[in-house]
Amino acid sequence: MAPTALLSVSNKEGLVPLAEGLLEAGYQLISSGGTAAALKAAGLEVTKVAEHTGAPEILGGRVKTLHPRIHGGILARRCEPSHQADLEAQGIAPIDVVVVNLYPFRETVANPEVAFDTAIENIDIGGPAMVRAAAKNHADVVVLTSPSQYEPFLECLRTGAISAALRRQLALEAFQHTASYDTAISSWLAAQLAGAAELPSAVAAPLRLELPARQSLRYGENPHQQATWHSEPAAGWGAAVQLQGKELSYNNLIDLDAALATVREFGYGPGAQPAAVVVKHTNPCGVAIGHSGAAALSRALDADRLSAFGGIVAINCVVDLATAELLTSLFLECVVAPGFDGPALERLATKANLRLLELNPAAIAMASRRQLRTLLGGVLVQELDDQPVDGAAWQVVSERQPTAQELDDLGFAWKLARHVRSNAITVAKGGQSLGIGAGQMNRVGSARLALEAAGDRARGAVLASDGFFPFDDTVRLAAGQGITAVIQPGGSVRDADSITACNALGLAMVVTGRRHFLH
Ligand SMILES: NC(=O)c1ncn([C@@H]2O[C@H](COP(=O)(O)O)[C@@H](O)[C@H]2O)c1NC=O
Repeated sequence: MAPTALLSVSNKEGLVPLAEGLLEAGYQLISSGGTAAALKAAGLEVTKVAEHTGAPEILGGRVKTLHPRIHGGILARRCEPSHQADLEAQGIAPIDVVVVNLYPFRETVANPEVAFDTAIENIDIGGPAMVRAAAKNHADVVVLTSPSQYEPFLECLRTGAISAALRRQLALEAFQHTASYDTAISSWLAAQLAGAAELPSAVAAPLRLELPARQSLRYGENPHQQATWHSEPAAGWGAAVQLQGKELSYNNLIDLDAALATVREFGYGPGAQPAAVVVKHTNPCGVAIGHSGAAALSRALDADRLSAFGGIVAINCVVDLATAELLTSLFLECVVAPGFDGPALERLATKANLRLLELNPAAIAMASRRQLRTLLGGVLVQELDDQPVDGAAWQVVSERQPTAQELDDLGFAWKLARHVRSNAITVAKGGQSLGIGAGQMNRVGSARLALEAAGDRARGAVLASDGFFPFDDTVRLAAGQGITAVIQPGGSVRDADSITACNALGLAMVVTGRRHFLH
């Protein structure tokens, strides 16, 4: 009996040459409706599945190949006498090669306007059943799931090199293919159920991630740690284009992400108030707005020149020559911006190692708002803390009202505080950070660092705290250094102590009612 190949493909690319190769090698072909039509149109001999099974395709194609004559033919073990006896008793012919690619579900739901029912109809049922059956019985059956496998397979067929190892490798690829297909369906359905929110609230669905490897990294946080970067291909950092510079490192990416999140507080791309951020070890060390990108960058660098050395920079507008000149005036690791103009690129090329990344605002908007963090043996998932600051909910709790200038400064300092590791204290004035205290185990410790960095510049500046003041020590310290207004979430059992201190020392205090820890 001639060996049999079953072909049932949505993507007809490469189908005809594959079928010709199979026919040349002596196979007879069976195909579902559309595939058989394509083969007949090419003048090739093929039997329709419906003729082979004696059962017509029904339910508009929902049932085509789901039949014992198909699945018996694929799943029967050749070395198992009882299986062979079953085939004989039922008059079922074995199927030796299965070529299937699935309904284009991912492509269908990539269109955000797609109707729910259209997406559902594009969930392939019979295809995965055949792929899984063939992969399970790879000891006797070859399974092909992608046109890219056809040519190498034909080469092996011609040379008689279809080994057990090859069949096993193809089975692995087949199971990876169906697993990834099911992940796409369940992720889409979870998003539909959750409405706009990406996180199912009450009943958390199991987390399934399908992120292609974007690039292997030289190493992880340290040279003895291996690392790779996985990313959605067209969203967020996956869409970033590296225009020049050394290979990106693991730490560069983490710092770039922190810098980008901070600069986005001021908008990103056309129409945004120009802003620049310098990050070191995930914390901003200089942040400023300005009338131009160059002005903002110059002020961000001035905020803390010592820390800026070797920094990671994010700018929220197109980098021009003036900005590029500042960027080349000191050693920096990376720069991300929505764009770089020609003269800027020419100037930046003089610093060949400096990594330049162009990331457009549309790609940022497409990125998931889920934030993942690993624990030993598990993952924590939360929404990003990226909602715009809502000043309407703020309350002045001190006797003195903040001036309009102080209110502006408090808004600026507050925007930064959530991008600094807790306990976070920021000191700012006139749209420029002056001192940032990060990651201390007590709040007043972070305040000391921020005020020390600000030095004399703290006089007349404001101070923000990402969490409430547990004691009045931070307010007293701040007042002693010349801070005139503070902003904090409020909610401590000792809030009254801090408010009393503000009143006694003439400070204005605003409470936001919202905490912004960053761990
Ligand atoms: N329902 C079935 O029995 C069934 N059998 C095969 N398919 C799919 O139908 C497609 C091929 O259809 P056609 O040959 O009619 O163009 C393939 O993507 C294949 O995976 C099916 N479709 C959906 O489940």
